[in-house]
Amino acid sequence: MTLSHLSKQIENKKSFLCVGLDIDLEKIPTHLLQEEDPIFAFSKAIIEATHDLCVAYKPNTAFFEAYGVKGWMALEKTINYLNKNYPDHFTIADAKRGDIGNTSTRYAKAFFEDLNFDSVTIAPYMGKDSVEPFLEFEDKFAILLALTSNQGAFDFQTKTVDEKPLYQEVLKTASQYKNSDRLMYVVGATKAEYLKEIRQIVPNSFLLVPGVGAQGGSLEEVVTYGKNDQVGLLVNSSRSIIYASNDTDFADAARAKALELQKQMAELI
Ligand SMILES: O=C(O)c1cc(=O)[nH]c(=O)n1[C@@H]1O[C@H](COP(=O)(O)O)[C@@H](O)[C@H]1O
Repeated sequence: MTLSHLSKQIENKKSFLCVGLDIDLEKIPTHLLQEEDPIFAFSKAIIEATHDLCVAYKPNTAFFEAYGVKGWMALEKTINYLNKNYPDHFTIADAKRGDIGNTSTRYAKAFFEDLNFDSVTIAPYMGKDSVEPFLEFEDKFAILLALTSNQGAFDFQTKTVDEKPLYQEVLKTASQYKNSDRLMYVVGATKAEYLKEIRQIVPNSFLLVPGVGAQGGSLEEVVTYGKNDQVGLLVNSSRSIIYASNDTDFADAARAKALELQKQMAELI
């Protein structure tokens, strides 16, 4: 997908919502456990209930990998279902990969060629040669962790290196990588106040902002500090939407929660 297509979807839908597919068999409604593939049955129902309200889906691969081959097959079915039925939605494989160059190339092929995701999340710790292989694919994007939503972000990301916080160094350095126009960055909604200075470093990049909902981030603050002229934000919420109910009404409850967020977004942009 191109960035202009993604921005157009945001404009048309008045939504920059990304629905996170963090599917846990212990949390989904028990009646679905009788299905042949409960993970895919759940993700399909969530997609059907929310697709007109969001512009992106983010399956977190950990939740699929946890179930071994069956989980990976459910991930494949989910991305195939999205690509076939909702090709205008931006898809994110939340896999947080990154390794020496030749290994990163294999990861990139796995997510961009075999599974045909639009993007994959990656960790910046191993630097340029671990990131650039992901940037070689046309109309595909690597989403680099900059300032994450969790408490552990303060262990390294905010520590001073060369007189500035490490996450700022990540943003500045990565912006110089080859094909850096194919980079997006993760900034946690729980750290919305940092978005002001982050926007000075990467004014035009898309930011994936998780942490609204279960982690308590403020959508309003994210928009105040993080929005650019094209909106430039994808705000993810997973548990607050997909587990809004664990009964037979789970899809309606997920839709209601997604609609609530979409309405707030429409007002804020
Ligand atoms: O890369 C991510 O998506 C991510 C980065 C981050 O800093 N914080 C964060 O929560 N995430 C992911 O975003 C999702 C948040 O889920 P909820 O807290 O349930 O909305 C999970 O899949 C996390 O792995």
